[in-house]
Amino acid sequence: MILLLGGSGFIGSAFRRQLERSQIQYRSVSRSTCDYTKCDQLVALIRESKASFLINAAGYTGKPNVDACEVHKADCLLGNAVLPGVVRQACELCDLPWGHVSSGCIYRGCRADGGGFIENDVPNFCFRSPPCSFYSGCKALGEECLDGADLTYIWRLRIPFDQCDGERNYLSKLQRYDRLLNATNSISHLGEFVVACLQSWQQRIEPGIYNVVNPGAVSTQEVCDLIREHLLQDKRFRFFDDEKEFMQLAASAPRSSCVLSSKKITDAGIKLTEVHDAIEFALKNWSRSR
Ligand SMILES: NC(=O)C1=CN([C@@H]2O[C@H](COP(=O)(O)OP(=O)(O)OC[C@H]3O[C@@H](n4cnc5c(N)ncnc54)[C@H](OP(=O)(O)O)[C@@H]3O)[C@@H](O)[C@H]2O)C=CC1
Ligand SMILES: Cc1cn([C@H]2C[C@H](O)[C@@H](COP(=O)(O)OP(=O)(O)O[C@H]3O[C@@H](C)C(=O)[C@@H](O)[C@H]3O)O2)c(=O)[nH]c1=O
Repeated sequence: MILLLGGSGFIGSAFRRQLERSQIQYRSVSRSTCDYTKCDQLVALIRESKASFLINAAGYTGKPNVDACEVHKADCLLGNAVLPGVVRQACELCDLPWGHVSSGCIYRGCRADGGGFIENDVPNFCFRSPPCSFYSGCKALGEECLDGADLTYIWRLRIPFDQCDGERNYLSKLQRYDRLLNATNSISHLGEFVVACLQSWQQRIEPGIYNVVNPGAVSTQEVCDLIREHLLQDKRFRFFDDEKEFMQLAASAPRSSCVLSSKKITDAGIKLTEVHDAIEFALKNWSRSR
């Protein structure tokens, strides 16, 4: 039995779909029925449900995007920095292995050698290394709370996309935004992300931090070219001149725009599709609904 926290959310729903597809027994828990942000309630829930693994897909992301975290700071802090520590405490009291959905947005740019950031690189887009967004600062604090935790997977997701049109899908966002920031990013196919997270537990790979992104990196311009090639031949994309203009006209918080290495998880035997191929697959199988 797997306990799923945050199953009502965007990422939690993807976990639910995959757990159902794989016929894995699970229980999705919402704060409205059990306040899992309180350690004693979570411990009672773990014991009562006889869980053998827990997935924490709960957190605060801001709607429509992370700019909202600059305003709703207490929610962001509680959901992303405090909650992981509470879950750790409860799981440790119950000797329960678990996985935490983190974000790759605690980095900016790439390594000095031009490669993607690896798992134990120190975050450079966080409160300890400003400037950063409030959201990214909180996600990095959340990871700090898990430092040294045994039996714990930290799965770093980044800018999710897939073949289903929707307001949280990166490929849809690029089609809808008036103007675009040209950046180079590592990004995660949502379906592949949840499969990889579940496999990391099923295959008992070494617990620890994993960048769960599709191998490689892609620029916004490249994604737009693929959208034009496979979906919207006549679409004209307009770009901001630079990040300064993006911040003046469209955003209140800086974005992390970064490249991550996925070598650790693929070396552990978990398969992820090269990023351009994954985007192409999503666009070729584009669907207006889920
Ligand atoms: N979406 C994205 O682009 C990315 C998301 N992530 C991470 O994935 C996790 C899930 O994100 P996502 O599914 O997009 O978020 P959603 O807002 O869609 O869902 C998150 C769920 O978390 C629960 N929750 C627990 N504490 C809080 C809180 N303080 N504020 C708001 N919700 C809370 C809620 O469920 P309930 O009330 O039912 O318990 C909510 O439905 C987060 O940790 C996020 O940082 C990482 C990278 C990218
Ligand atoms: C607002 C806006 C963003 N963008 C770009 C910036 C960025 O590269 C990309 C996504 O930015 P958004 O503002 O839509 O989404 P954002 O909230 O920044 O997305 C992030 O959400 C949190 C939860 C994460 O953990 C991150 O991994 C990432 O998915 O789109 C534009 O090109 N034009 C725009 O008008």
